[in-house]
Amino acid sequence: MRPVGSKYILEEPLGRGATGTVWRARQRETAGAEAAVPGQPGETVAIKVLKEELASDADIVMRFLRERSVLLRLTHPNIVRVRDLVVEGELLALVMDLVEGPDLHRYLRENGPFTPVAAALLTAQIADALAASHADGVVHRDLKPANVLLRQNGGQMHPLLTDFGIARLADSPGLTRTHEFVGTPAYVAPESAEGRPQTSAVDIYGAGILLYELVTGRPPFGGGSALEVLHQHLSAEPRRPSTVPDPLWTVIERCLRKNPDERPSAENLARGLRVVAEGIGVHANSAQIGAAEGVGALLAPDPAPAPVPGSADATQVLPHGAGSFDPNAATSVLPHTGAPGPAGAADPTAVLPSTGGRGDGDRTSVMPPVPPGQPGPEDPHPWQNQLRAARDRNEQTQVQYLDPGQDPLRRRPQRQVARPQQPPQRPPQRGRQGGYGGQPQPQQAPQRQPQPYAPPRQPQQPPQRHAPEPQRPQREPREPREPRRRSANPMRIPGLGCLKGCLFTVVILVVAGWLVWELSPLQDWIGTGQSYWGQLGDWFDTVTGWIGDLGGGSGSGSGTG
Ligand SMILES: Nc1ncnc2c1ncn2[C@@H]1O[C@H](COP(=O)(O)OP(=O)(O)OP(=O)(O)O)[C@@H](O)[C@H]1O
Repeated sequence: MRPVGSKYILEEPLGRGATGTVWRARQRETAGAEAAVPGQPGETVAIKVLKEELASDADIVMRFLRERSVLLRLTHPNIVRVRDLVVEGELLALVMDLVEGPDLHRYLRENGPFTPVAAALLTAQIADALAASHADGVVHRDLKPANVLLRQNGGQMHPLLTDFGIARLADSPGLTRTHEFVGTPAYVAPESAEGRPQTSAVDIYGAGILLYELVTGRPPFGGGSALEVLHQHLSAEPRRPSTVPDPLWTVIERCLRKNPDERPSAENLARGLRVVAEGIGVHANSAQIGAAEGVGALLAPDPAPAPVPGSADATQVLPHGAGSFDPNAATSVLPHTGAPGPAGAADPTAVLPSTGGRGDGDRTSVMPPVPPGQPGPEDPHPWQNQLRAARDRNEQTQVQYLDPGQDPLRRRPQRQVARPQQPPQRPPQRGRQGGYGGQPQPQQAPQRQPQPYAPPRQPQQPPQRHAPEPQRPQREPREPREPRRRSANPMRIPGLGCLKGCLFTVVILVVAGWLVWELSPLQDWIGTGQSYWGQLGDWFDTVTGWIGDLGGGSGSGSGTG
């Protein structure tokens, strides 16, 4: 048991996420006036204790404090209520209502996909929560099944969206510095993946992915690595599963449009999903079926989507919008604090501007400037850097320089004998092998002919061979070996090899014949007393006589005639 402030005691961890650990906790005493819900001693709550690297970053603590009123004020039947925020030494914690029940990710894993009707109705409630938060200028940015808690009331499941604002905290320069990426690639909208400006349409994309997952059991884009998944968000079209009814697919497809301007508003999404749920149910009448089939007409985009403050390049895109560009975008989209009144007075964000007035009323200037050297809003998004780094890596592997002396393929026994004078280092202008000796040139990657694998005799050298190395002088290029002369035919006379073979065969036959003649009773069978060579001479004469008769038949004919 660990106290959090003087008011709460952590009892047991409920789970751990990318941004912190959620605990079941108990209230010790009534929280102060700064809490949205004072609570009662003995009451059970859930407390998300943010990771230390978040809590120890002054910038993040500042954001946390700035946004506390947003988080505390977001109340909706489908949003987990944030009751209090605790900032204490190195500890940042969000005190929430405790939701008894699994999160949607766990529920899906344990129970499999939902029916299309159930999926549509559940997503409609999530869209309700989004509509409320978007109207208040708050974008969730990390919508996924793990952030939907299911409170079970009897047989009914009541979804509650949680983790509002956390993605924004985690995406702050503090974490960017540590190269840690917060978010879940499977649910990331294309514009977020590319580091383009984001609006509330990113939540609609997340809702589309979630809906797809509810009916199929898995998100539409998967892959071996986060980068692969991000690439699919950018360029692949989701495949329609055969089990998804037409009207529901229309909704999913519209939410997953690559262009955020073509996605429906959260409000229209909720309405469309309810129409679809009615029209695809077993008791649907013809009017409901017709309405569901025409759902596309209901899914109008949001004319003024809530911008995500500080999303990259906001300066470039916001002018295309309603013309309400504010260079201090990081704070300008914080909700209207409204007319100062009792609530505003107690509100720690009272020092923050109302979005309406950026003149005198703009008190963002009291916020400390971003220290030099820290990434600003114009800096590339972390994933953009990652994509670029991956591309750079590919380029390097294409132009890698390889010392010919170290090339295992070149060190095999050489069959080509016509290159004894070839210098070990080729001049740079070598046509196809342009990488040699010169600067790496991406378009001129060395191309080798396919050759059978020859195991390398030395361990492979590190790839950056073009970088100067201290051991370099020791690796003197070797003298090219004198090629082995395996042939006595330096003139390369065609057919000489064949002639040699024939002569050799004749000699073998003659010797074999002599042995048979001398050692076997062949002479007796033929009835001759001649020696082998005499007999051979006779046969030779006879054969040449026959040949003479055949070849010179005409000549002898003319002679005799
Ligand atoms: N208010 C709550 N009541 C009960 N359980 C909660 C509450 N909030 C979160 N949990 C549980 O705590 C666990 C961790 O929550 P957390 O939000 O940190 O995880 P996450 O959404 O997977 O991670 P992250 O969004 O940080 O990447 C989840 O399993 C969730 O079910």
